[in-house]
Amino acid sequence: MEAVVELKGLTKRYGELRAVDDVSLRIEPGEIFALLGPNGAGKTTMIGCITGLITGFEGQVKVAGLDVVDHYRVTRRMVGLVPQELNWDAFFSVRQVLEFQAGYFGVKPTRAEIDELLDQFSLLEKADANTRWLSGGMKRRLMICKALMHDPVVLFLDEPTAGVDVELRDELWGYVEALRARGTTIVLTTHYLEEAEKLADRVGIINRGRLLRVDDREALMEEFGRRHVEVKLREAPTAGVIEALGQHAVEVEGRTLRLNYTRNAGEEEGGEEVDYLLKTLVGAGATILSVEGGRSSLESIFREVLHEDADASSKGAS
Ligand SMILES: Nc1ncnc2c1ncn2[C@@H]1O[C@H](COP(=O)(O)OP(=O)(O)OP(=O)(O)O)[C@@H](O)[C@H]1O
Repeated sequence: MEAVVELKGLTKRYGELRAVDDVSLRIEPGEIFALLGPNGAGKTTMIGCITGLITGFEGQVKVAGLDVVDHYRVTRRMVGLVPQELNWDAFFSVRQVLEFQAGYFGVKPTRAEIDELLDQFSLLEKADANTRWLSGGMKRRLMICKALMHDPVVLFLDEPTAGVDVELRDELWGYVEALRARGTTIVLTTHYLEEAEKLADRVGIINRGRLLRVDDREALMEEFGRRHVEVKLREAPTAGVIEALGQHAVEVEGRTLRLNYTRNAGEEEGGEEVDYLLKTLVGAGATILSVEGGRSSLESIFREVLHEDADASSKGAS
């Protein structure tokens, strides 16, 4: 099947900086692809090269099989972009914003078609309201409607939930899932592993312009589904306690024990291992002062991926 987006050796330089560095990637029809990377990784630049906002790159970018440089007008119409910042004039009504956008792409939706789109995003009753009076969530939904006006084959969402509260984030995730159900191919950029975990079929990890990994979400989550639990005791554990913990990889530092474990596929938490640790400690008569748990942060995942990358390149060089 033809890829919706295909990058071959995409490189974008700003002076000495390679904001995107030799990236090759295929986005398949109907998938949600998350581009995961820290600030300045090159996500927005990469999207800009695909959506026609950024030119002067090396390598090849195709949308639906067409080169975005040679077929600029056609490919620009096939992509929709929801940028990070609000992008309309605050004096217009919701309907006017959409009509202007349609005009920009030379499409002439009927009033009923605009109403239908607004209805899908629960904005119909605000159709004639000034955009200034929309809530934050409504504004973000209007941005998505705007990007959908010309019926793109692929929709790019640049950090759709940056800086929004948990409730609004969940709401936006719901809309993204609804779009996928309609069959829209979606590429989203995010800092948050959780967002990629929740929404994406596949995840690409980008850092310093380089695409370090591309994996199915499940494979990535399995590999990085690491958790830890830290137990603080009143007294340092005795040799007997440490022996009882046996095979379990428990790190002991003074009165603190740390167990690193991998979340099993399909399980929410560690289950057995944490249970075993705590029961063993209690069984050995240790007094537990506190128990804290967490999972590998995105930062630690990046460190790990970067480490692997550095190891691989040093081996390649030797
Ligand atoms: N027009 C420009 N001129 C010079 N450097 C730029 C320009 N645009 C981006 N950069 C640099 O390119 C790198 C990648 O930036 P980009 O905005 O693509 O990252 P990002 O992953 O989208 O980051 P964020 O998550 O913060 O939005 C950064 O170092 C940035 O400073």
